[in-house]
Amino acid sequence: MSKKTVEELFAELQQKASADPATSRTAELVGKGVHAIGKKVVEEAAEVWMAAEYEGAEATAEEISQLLYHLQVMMVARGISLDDVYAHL
Ligand SMILES: N=c1c2ncn([C@@H]3O[C@H](COP(=O)(O)OP(=O)(O)OP(=O)(O)O)[C@@H](O)[C@H]3O)c2ncn1[C@@H]1O[C@H](COP(=O)(O)O)[C@@H](O)[C@H]1O
Repeated sequence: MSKKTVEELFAELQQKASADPATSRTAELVGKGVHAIGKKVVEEAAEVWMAAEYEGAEATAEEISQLLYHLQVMMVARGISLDDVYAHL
C-alpha cells in the first residue's frame, strides 16, 4: 500500500534539492527559500485541520502527506536531518 516511507522521501528530497527547478517542485521551493516554504507549511497545516474537521479520513491522510512533504522540504532547506528531529521525539 505504502509507496515510500518518510525516510525514503527525505533521501529523495535531499537529492532533488539541487535538481532543475523547472522539473522539480522540491528544487523550486528550496530555491525560493525558507519564507516561501514556511508559507506552504502553514497552508498545508490549515488544510490538515479543515480536512480533519469536515472531510473523511482519506482526504485528511492526503493533506497530512502534503504537510509531511513540506516539512521535509523545510528540513532540507535548513540542513536539518531526520535524526536531528528524532532527537526531540
Ligand atoms: N510528496 C510530494 C508532494 N506532496 C505535495 N507536493 C507539492 O505540493 C503541492 C500541493 O500543494 P497545493 O495543493 O497547495 O498545490 P498548489 O496549489 O499547486 O501549490 P502552489 O504552487 O500554489 O504553492 C503539489 O502540487 C506538489 O507540488 C509534493 N511534491 C513532491 N512530492 C514528492 O517529492 C519527490 C520529489 O518531487 P520533485 O521535487 O517534484 O521531483 C517525489 O517523490 C514526489 O512524489
